[in-house]
Amino acid sequence: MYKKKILLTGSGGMLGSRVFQELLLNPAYTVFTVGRVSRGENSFACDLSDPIAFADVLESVAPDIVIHCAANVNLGSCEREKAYTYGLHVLSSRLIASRKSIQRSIFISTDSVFDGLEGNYTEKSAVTPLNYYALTKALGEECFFNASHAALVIRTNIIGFNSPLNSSLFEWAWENLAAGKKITGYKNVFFNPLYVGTLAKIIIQLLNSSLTGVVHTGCREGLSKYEFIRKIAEVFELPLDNISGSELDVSEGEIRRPLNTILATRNVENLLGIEMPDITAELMAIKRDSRK
Ligand SMILES: NC(=O)C1=CN([C@@H]2O[C@H](COP(=O)(O)OP(=O)(O)OC[C@H]3O[C@@H](n4cnc5c(N)ncnc54)[C@H](OP(=O)(O)O)[C@@H]3O)[C@@H](O)[C@H]2O)C=CC1
Ligand SMILES: Cc1cn([C@H]2C[C@H](O)[C@@H](COP(=O)(O)OP(=O)(O)O[C@H]3O[C@@H](C)C(=O)[C@@H](O)[C@H]3O)O2)c(=O)[nH]c1=O
Repeated sequence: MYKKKILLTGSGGMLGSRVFQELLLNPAYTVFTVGRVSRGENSFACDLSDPIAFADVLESVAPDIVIHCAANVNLGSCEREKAYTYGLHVLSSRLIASRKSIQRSIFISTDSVFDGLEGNYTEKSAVTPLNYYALTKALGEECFFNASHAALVIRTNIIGFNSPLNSSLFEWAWENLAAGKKITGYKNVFFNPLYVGTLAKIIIQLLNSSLTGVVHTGCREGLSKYEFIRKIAEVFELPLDNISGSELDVSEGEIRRPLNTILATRNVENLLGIEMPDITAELMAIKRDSRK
């Protein structure tokens, strides 16, 4: 039986590593990965910001399916290293989207493509990126909207352990609270993140669907980042007293950030016949999986 070849980018990352685990469970696929370093068999070392090098990898693997998780998630670095970030988010996407032999692709995008003035964004809402990370992710999306094959863009916000630099919001809050340090949580920034373990399973379901275009994912309820940090403390039994409320001042700092990026998830729920989990369930799943 012919096994479909899947190429996964970002397989060493917080989300990609979970998608990789899910793909390995499926005997119908031969899984190839690409990252800045090779991770063994069927794994290619390539800087995806270099289109010539990435084109070579696509030629060698000749994938039937591509799941594109790789990104530069350090917003400051995106502002400072624009050419690199453009190559990584846009040129790599253009190569995947224009490759005729690919049958199906998924691009992981972000809730940050919106300006955060309204919240509750649907798939029909217009994108209005505020910073270079968000702009290049939105341009990456465009490539997939114009793809020559069945492409799907998944917008999301994610939480979990094991981001390469241990710098995700969840890890930052958890580590500080576990070390007994005081932190402030933004009361004016709202989102509805999903645990990467949950999203990885949803990605596989969407991969096997015929859906194209764009779909939003997220936990059931939106909450402020202050409320989110308090939920971490509750679930992981860490001191609540070390958390105080603050306001993100959008007029300060080199990077403009959106305030309310809550994504409406009705479409994905209807399509897959599921109800998105609430944030407590997601944090409990992180806690459970981190003990394994
Ligand atoms: N983290 C977040 O808060 C959010 C993330 N997203 C999106 O989710 C996706 C996954 O993010 P997340 O898992 O957190 O990211 P991570 O930083 O954890 O992982 C990103 C991966 O991308 C790969 N990568 C980075 N730069 C390059 C490069 N130049 N060439 C090749 N590979 C590269 C890295 O692989 P290697 O180390 O092997 O080079 C790394 O494993 C991204 O598309 C991101 O935009 C969306 C919303 C929120
Ligand atoms: C939320 C928050 C952050 N911080 C500090 C610490 C934290 O590491 C830093 C950045 O916060 P955040 O991670 O929430 O912000 P940010 O880097 O804007 O996160 C973004 O990341 C990219 C990759 C995405 O795709 C977006 O959707 C979005 O989640 O600000 C606080 O001090 N208090 C807070 O309440």
